[in-house]
Amino acid sequence: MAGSGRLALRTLPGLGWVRGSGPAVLSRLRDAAVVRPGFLSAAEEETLRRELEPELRRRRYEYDHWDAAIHGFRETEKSRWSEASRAILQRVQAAAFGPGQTLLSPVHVLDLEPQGYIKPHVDSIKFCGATIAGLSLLSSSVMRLVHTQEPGEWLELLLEPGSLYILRGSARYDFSHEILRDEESFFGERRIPRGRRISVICRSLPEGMGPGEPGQPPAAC
Ligand SMILES: O=C(O)CCC(=O)C(=O)O
Ligand SMILES: [Fe+2]
Ligand SMILES: [Mn+2]
Repeated sequence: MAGSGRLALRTLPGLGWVRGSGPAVLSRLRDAAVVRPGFLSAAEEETLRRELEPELRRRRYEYDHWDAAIHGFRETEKSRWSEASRAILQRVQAAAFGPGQTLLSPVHVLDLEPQGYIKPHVDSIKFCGATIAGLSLLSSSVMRLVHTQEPGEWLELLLEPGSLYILRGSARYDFSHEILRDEESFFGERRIPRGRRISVICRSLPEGMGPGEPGQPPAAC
């Protein structure tokens, strides 16, 4: 699947590397699976990393259950941010979410060790709405999307440090997403070695579920 490498294209200057199983899926998900390389300046990346590091370091990496989606990770749900980080998160909100979308608060921070990876899954539709937006820090990785009904339909996103990815609509609901483990971490022919990766993930609330309304979701999806 991943090795068939038929298409690799950077759709427009400033847009990220996306590969797909064919031109139809690439064009259909053009606005639904988006990568913005260099979304963060080096200084912004450093701001986030320095703020997150002490909180993450207090936790242990989890390997746990055979059926868990994420392996070799530690995570936190963070609601208190420095002013500099809040400004970054506001840029994410403006870039990825519509004015009518309420964000799930707190923000999910995930730290994958170099051997850590995320198995294919679809985020819970009960607790998370139509849009997922993630910043990547430290290490590049490959995110693969596979159609849940048509496994021959897939897309791969190259997530470089400082990039922002956005999954919305069909890319979020009809495709699973995963982060490839180091041994499988290729973008076409190109080897993408996996180091430690930190992601900062913002999600919208399911439609009709405002903060403070009954049935408020748990912090994590
Ligand atoms: O690390 C990421 O960017 C994605 C994490 C993820 O898929 C999840 O927590 O559901
Ligand atoms: Fe997810
Ligand atoms: Mn999750």
